[in-house]
Amino acid sequence: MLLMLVPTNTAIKCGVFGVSNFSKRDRQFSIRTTWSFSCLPASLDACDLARNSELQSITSGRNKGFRYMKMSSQVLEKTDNNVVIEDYQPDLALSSSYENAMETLSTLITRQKRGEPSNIGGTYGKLERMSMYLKILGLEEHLVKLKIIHVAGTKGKGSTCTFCEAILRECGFRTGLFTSPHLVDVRERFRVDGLEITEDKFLHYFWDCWNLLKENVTDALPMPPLFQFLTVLAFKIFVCEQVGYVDVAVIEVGLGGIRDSTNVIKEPAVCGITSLGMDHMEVLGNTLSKIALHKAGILKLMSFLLLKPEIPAFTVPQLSEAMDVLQERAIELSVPFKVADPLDDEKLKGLKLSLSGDHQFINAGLAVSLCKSWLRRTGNWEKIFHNDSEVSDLPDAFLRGLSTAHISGRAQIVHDISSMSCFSSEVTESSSGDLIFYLDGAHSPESMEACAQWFSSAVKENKNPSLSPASTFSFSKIRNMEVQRNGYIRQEKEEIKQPNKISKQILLFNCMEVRDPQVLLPRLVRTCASSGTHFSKALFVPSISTYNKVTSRSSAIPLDISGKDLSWQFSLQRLWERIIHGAADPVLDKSFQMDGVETLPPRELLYEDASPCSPADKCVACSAVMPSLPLTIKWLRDCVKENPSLRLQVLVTGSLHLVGDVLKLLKR
Ligand SMILES: Nc1ncnc2c1ncn2[C@@H]1O[C@H](COP(=O)(O)OP(=O)(O)OP(=O)(O)O)[C@@H](O)[C@H]1O
Ligand SMILES: [Mg+2]
Ligand SMILES: [Mg+2]
Repeated sequence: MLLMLVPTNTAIKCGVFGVSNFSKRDRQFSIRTTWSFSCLPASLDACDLARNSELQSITSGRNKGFRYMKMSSQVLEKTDNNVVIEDYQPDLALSSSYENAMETLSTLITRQKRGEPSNIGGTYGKLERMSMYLKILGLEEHLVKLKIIHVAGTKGKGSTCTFCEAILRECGFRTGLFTSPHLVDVRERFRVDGLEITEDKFLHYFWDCWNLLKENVTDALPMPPLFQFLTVLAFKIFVCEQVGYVDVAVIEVGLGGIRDSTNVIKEPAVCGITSLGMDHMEVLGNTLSKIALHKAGILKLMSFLLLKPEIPAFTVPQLSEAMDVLQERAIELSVPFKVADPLDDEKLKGLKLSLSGDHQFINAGLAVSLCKSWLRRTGNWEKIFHNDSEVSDLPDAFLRGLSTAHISGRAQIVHDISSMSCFSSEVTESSSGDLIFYLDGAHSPESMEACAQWFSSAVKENKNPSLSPASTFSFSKIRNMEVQRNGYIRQEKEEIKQPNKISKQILLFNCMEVRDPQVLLPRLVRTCASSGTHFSKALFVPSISTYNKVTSRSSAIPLDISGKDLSWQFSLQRLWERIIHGAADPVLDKSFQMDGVETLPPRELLYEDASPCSPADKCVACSAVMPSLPLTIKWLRDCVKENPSLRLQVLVTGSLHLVGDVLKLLKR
């Protein structure tokens, strides 16, 4: 066995995961503590009974400054400095029933490829079916009462939604957030009040929905495929939690807009369209204007006749081909439509956006406009901010939201410290090099550029590490004590003692076969090179997770990789070598390439040549195909253990699956 995974009992969540300050909230709002069940749809009774006892702990916890005092499998503590420490107490019965739910959920994955005609069967269209599922679950009328922010776009949806959620939570509202996809655990998609839904609540709502739908499906109305099910589940959760809780639901579109299952929302409070680009062309069309038309499908027609109020919409600066379509559609539908400027750094008053990368200023600008509009439309702006409505400064609650919002796998930095001296009592200082993962799930051409820009500037910052917030954090072997009360990780201090390391930038890449690596990889290389960042090596590795199974944090990682087809990774490698070496044929060392479970490249590959890979470096292979991800991480760790003077800065990108898998492996 080649890999040793060290189990830890304690995982750490940082405050940037978005735990808000209840005391502020309490000052602004009287929180409803009584409510009636009489208005509930039949199917909600049970879920609210389940929540009833928890409410006691939450309301009492609130007074003490804690969010969740006790949950069945975990205890979350809110500390003064916004660091949440999750003391994980495995509950075996719960985890096996959770895995069982994941198995059940996985049966909804269709084999249909995107863009192919639907093979779901039945007689209804997707949105018709969605309405029927909502009816079966008794959610239809309740959905209307959720004051929704609905966000479509090619890139930045999840980030924008996350900013919106954090801002409105900081303004004192109960929030629900539905994003996609998830990286490690499906529950990441459902956040209530900034926290992922707990396993026991998830199970409760999941089975409630599942059973009711199963009882009611027919040949004409079969069970929903995965994303449709998850969408109705999100509505179920938010509607249930609304009984006293959720004031705003922030909903990310899954794919496209007009025909997306989330477009069953008829009257959102406000709509947003993030940066548009070329992605999912097999479904949305192969021009920017066709793609824009799909996304504009979430805009809602104002109707004087039906007494429907106008629903405003915002977008970000777009290429004119996209903007023209959005604007035309908005005019046709009488939608008040505005372009939100990227957030000006100065407005942050010295704070930092919690999501890194220049592109996040675009997303943050949109989120600010969406939240202001939401507050005005719901009559809350005046209540909270009185007559300050026209001030150009951002309210403090907005600043808190923008500087604490968190979503994993987007420009996330994780210091792997499993092999580092400062976390091991018996190893002396400097006995190992540094291994730092830069994770970003970019998988479209525009996002690859955004990711490359972020990586280039992040590795430069890391050359002279100073204390950095816990948003760049380490998983392995971290104990509670290692995150100090000010939210900073001690490791960073230790690192200052070892400044003379040789930094090497490594690419760890995979992408789905539907993507075009001939576009993605050159963009990545070019953008990095233009900021002076060159990869020493590129490693191509298959992702562990697949679309065939919904996995959870505790799902087993399959280590049996024998017979894994690596032909896609070899074609990525060939492409890489062509990009790096120009027209010349690279010399690829076949000895460690083929059919090898154990055949990893020699570790010298990483540090043999001092010079970075560049066109001048003719015909020397500067890449490898790795047989599996667990082996790759072990291999990287061994490399830094062997070389105390090395700092490996590994960019993991190309696939959210890959990013999720790496996060999962590092957390173990
Ligand atoms: N405004 C933007 N412009 C370009 N790239 C962006 C922008 N915002 C985010 N990205 C890139 O897209 C990746 C995904 O970001 P995010 O999750 O916010 O977008 P998304 O639209 O929800 O993506 P997905 O299609 O995966 O659901 C980021 O990791 C980053 O590389
Ligand atoms: Mg997408
Ligand atoms: Mg997303």
